[in-house]
Amino acid sequence: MTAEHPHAEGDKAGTASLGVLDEILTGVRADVARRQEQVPLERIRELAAAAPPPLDAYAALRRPGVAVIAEVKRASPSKGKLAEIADPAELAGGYAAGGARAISVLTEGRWFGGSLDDLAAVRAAVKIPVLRKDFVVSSYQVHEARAYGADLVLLIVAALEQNALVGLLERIESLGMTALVEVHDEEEADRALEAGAQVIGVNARDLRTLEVDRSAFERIAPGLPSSIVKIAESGVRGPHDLIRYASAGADAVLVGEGLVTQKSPREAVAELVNAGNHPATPRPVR
Ligand SMILES: O=P(O)(O)OC[C@@H](O)[C@@H](O)c1c[nH]c2ccccc12
Repeated sequence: MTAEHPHAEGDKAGTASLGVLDEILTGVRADVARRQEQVPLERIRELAAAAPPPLDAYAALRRPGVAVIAEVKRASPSKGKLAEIADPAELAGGYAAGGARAISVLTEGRWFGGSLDDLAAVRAAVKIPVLRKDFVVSSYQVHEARAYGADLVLLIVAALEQNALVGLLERIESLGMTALVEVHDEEEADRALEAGAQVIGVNARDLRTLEVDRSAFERIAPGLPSSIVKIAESGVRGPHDLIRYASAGADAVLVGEGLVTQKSPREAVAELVNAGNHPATPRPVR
C-alpha cells in the first residue's frame, strides 16, 4: 500500500464531500494507465486468450446450501490494516479446504494492499472459481483479470455510467467469465438488472461513506428475479449473520474481515459453510 493509508487518520471533511469511492477511482485510473504503458492492450488480450478456460461461477454459486465466497483482504479504507497475509495462496488453500465455494482476491493496491500477483498466486492454488475484486473501469482490466486467471469480475454500479456498465459486462461474458454486479440501493439494482446482470451482490457497505447497513440486502433481494444469484457482501461476522442473510434469500455471502482476522481462517470458513448447509437454514425459493 502506498502513502500510509490515506484515510487512517484522515481529512474527514474532504472525504465526505468527495466520497471515498471517487478518491479510490482516481488512483485506480492512474494505476491502470501505468500498467497499460508497460503491457499494451494488444498484449494483455493475447495473454487473456492464452489462459486456461474460466470456470462456471454461476453454476458453482447456484448449488444447494448458502455458498461462502472467502476473500483475501489485507486492508480496507474503513479499518486500515487487517492482516499480514504473507502467502495468499496458502490462505486461499485453507479457504478451499474449509469448503469455500469461490475465492475473492482484492487486486487494488493503494487502499486494500492487493495485487494481480495475489490473483495469480490464488488461481494457481485452488480449483474453485476466483473473483477479481477491484474497481474495474476499463476493458483493459477485464482482459487483465482473465490473463491472471479470474473466473468472475466485480463491477460496481456506483462507479460506472450505464453505458460503461453494459459494455464491461458484455466484455466479461465474451471472455467466458461471470460478472458480479455490485449494488447498494434499489436504483442501482434496477440498473444492474437492466444491464443484464445474472449475479448481483448487495454490498452492505456504502462505498461513498463506508458505513455498513446490513438491512440493505433485505430491502433489495426480494425484488430480484429468482434466476439471479444473490450475494450478500460485507459485515458477516459469523454464522448468525449468514443465517440472517439466508433468511432474506442469499445464495451466497462474501466475507473478508471476518475470516482474515481469525486465528484459523480455514475453520472460520468451515463454520460458515456448516451453517449454510444446515437443514434449518432458510434457502432461496426458486
Ligand atoms: O470485510 P467484509 O466486511 O467481510 O467485506 C468483504 C467484501 O464484501 C468487501 O471487501 C467489498 C465488497 N465490495 C467491495 C468493493 C471493493 C472493495 C471491497 C469490497
